[in-house]
Amino acid sequence: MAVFEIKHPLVQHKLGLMRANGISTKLFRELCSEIGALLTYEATRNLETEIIEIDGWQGTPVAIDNIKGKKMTLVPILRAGLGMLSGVETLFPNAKISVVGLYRDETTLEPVAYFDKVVQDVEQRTALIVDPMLATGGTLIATIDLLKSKGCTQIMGLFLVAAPEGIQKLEAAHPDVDIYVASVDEYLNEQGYIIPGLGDAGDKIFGTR
Ligand SMILES: O=P(O)(O)OC[C@H]1O[C@H](OP(=O)(O)OP(=O)(O)O)[C@H](O)[C@@H]1O
Ligand SMILES: O=c1cc[nH]c(=O)[nH]1
Ligand SMILES: [Mg+2]
Repeated sequence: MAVFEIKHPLVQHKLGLMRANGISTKLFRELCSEIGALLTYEATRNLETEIIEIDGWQGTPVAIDNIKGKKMTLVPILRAGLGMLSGVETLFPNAKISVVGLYRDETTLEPVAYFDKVVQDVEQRTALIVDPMLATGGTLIATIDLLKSKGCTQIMGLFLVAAPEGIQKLEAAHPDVDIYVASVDEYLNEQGYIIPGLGDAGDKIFGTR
């Protein structure tokens, strides 16, 4: 398993702005989406391409690069994943989307699954999981378990902030899954919040705090 912490100045600047106390819903949402797009750009830089021939503007054949082989499915984890999805979608406007819904029980911190609509041919696609927070890792591991149970074998994840504890748990459960994060933060507090983190990302994106 590889953890790619994207140190690009645009990513780091935008993430820094998201950490401010009292940030507006509008700004938090915008930044979440923008970093989602930037992480997607990094996560897809090694996609294989092949040369194909098309008719060019003069009506004569022209060779172009085309993304090869397996296609993607974007997997936003409800709710907070929707905040990043809008940015991720800008780079994959035609991607099929597999929505999964899980929330973390506030007392036990265990994930509770309540929805899934995974594309039928998921076994032929690379799944790109999208969620702003990787805390204990429980939600991510349950999502990967679900995708693998449906035959998916190629899985990557995009997160704004990850806790070392969650990364360690992921490595033990699913060492084949690479993740791209804007920051690996310091630790999880007793309530399961990432420190310094962003607070409750879902509440900030949806204005429910
Ligand atoms: O790594 P974990 O400890 O499992 O925690 C991470 C999960 O917690 C948050 O969702 P939350 O449960 O707050 O649901 P929401 O998106 O509906 O707010 C976050 O968006 C992740 O899905
Ligand atoms: O810090 C955290 C941990 C889990 N979920 C969040 O939204 N924030
Ligand atoms: Mg939440």
